[in-house]
Amino acid sequence: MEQTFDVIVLGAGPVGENAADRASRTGLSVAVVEAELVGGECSYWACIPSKTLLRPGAARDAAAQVPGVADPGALDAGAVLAWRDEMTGEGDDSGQVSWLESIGVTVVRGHGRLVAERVVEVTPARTVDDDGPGEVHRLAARCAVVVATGSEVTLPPVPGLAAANPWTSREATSAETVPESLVIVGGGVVGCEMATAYADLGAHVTLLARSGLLGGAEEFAGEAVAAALRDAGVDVRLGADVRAVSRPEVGGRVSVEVDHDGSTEQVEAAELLVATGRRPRTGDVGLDTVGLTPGDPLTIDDSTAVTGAGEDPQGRPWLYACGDVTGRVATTHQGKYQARVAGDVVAARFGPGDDPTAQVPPSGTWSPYAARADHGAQTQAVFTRPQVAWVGPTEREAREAGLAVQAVDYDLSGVAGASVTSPHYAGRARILVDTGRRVLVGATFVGPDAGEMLHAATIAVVGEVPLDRLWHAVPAFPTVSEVWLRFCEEYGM
Ligand SMILES: Cc1cc2nc3c(=O)[nH]c(=O)nc-3n(C[C@H](O)[C@H](O)[C@H](O)COP(=O)(O)OP(=O)(O)OC[C@H]3O[C@@H](n4cnc5c(N)ncnc54)[C@H](O)[C@@H]3O)c2cc1C
Ligand SMILES: NC(=O)c1ccc[n+]([C@@H]2O[C@H](COP(=O)([O-])OP(=O)(O)OC[C@H]3O[C@@H](n4cnc5c(N)ncnc54)[C@H](O)[C@@H]3O)[C@@H](O)[C@H]2O)c1
Repeated sequence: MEQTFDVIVLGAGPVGENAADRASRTGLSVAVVEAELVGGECSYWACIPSKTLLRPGAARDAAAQVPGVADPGALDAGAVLAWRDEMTGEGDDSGQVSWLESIGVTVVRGHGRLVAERVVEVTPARTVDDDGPGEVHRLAARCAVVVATGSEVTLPPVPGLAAANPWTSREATSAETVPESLVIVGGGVVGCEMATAYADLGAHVTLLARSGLLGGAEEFAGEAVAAALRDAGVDVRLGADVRAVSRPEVGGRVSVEVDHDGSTEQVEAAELLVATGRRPRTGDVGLDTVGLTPGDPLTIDDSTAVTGAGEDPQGRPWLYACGDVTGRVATTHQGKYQARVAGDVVAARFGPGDDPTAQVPPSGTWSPYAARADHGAQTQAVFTRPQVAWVGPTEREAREAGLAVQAVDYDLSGVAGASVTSPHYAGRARILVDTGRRVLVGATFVGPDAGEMLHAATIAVVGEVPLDRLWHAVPAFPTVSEVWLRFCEEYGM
């Protein structure tokens, strides 16, 4: 069977869904191909379940820190897991499929691979009732293909690790019971969030990190998270080098050999989670058939066109990519931003509107056709306790990029809003000021609900708001946002 659409999107994660939506808005016909669940990793095994697992512990701690509130006690793990299941719809993606269909996007189930320029073959996913693989569909795109196939977990080549059948983030976010003990390898975002969640749920957690925690953030953020995890009973071992793993019995206890503090130790636990990063999922999407290298990230320009994939006779690129598959920042919100750009670019370049500004390479401009915020205004919120949230580069990254910056730090417990939140409030924030232009280029917040404080900073960075104007943005009393006034004062205003 062969069908033709104007646009084919490979992958219906949060990013592919958004690209399909935007591309269809000027009347182009769009099909989206999905191998597993519409909604992708984020909805079923990443953002939504992990944040649901983290929320009860955060709520309990917040209550416990306010005088006069009765001790909320330990979490009811069963109820937490049940809420997580409710939030992920227990793997039922019919709501997301209905939404796509309601906006006129065709959903094709199966694994899609490019077999030539603008041609995709879809191998249907097998179900329990299948006798074998079903009929392969051939889809042709009149205009463009958008690849949004996300990323997949990587396992480091540690002897015995793969054979020990460890958890990855999928198992950690979908577990039906809480193991008595959990050893986590990797001190990045997944490792720190899952250490927090499983300690909340009552597991004895050991976190093995080869350097500090949260390497992508300012150093003081990782230090605050390490201290808080230790206070919560997590055995945090920094500078730990995992040498070997063994699990003699299937489903039995796991033993991790680790070099730490100059000696070799064995860490034993009921379960092992590997959280050592992800790679773009491009190994099996037919990149070789269009002159690209399978396994590599899809390098894009700021219009999200894939570099090296070629153009049509009118000079319009035909292949686009967005989300984790590009190897840029791997977060849902930044991927969806790229998806809005990709969809709008495709709609403008191929749709009836024919907006000429979409044809111009929009490098360096704040245009709807350029993912400009990927450079210097990318955001991330980590839902540990304390939360860590940042926009733009760290101080070190800014200096390495040749920017003349001044870091302005403030202890968040010093503002009145912190004292009325809790007598135990602890947090720290930093802004980075480009001293030449007197504008903000980055900010980091560490503290309770830091993620909710981030967007003011993001607006200041993207808007390139001069500090002299920021001085007139008066934060309400008594909120923690009064730190903005303190930043200005500390800078000498
Ligand atoms: C544990 C965890 C927690 C996270 N928490 C957060 C968070 O709180 N906030 C945040 O912003 N980010 C978070 N992230 C990151 C976030 O999940 C990803 O950035 C996001 O899912 C990327 O979206 P995507 O659409 O690019 O990829 P995915 O969500 O991976 O979706 C890709 C889709 O493509 C499909 N697909 C792949 N190959 C093919 C093919 N050949 N044919 C057809 N379909 C295919 C897949 O089945 C999948 O549905 C988290 C990640 C993890 C692992
Ligand atoms: N709240 C959020 O936005 C959120 C939450 C979870 C995940 N994510 C995204 O998911 C992606 C994957 O997260 P992740 O934590 O798996 O990756 P990561 O890149 O954040 O962290 C991986 C960590 O593992 C360490 N590591 C790598 N190899 C190792 C080895 N052999 N032994 C020991 N440690 C090793 C690295 O040094 C790093 O600290 C990230 O890009 C992140 O942006 C986002």
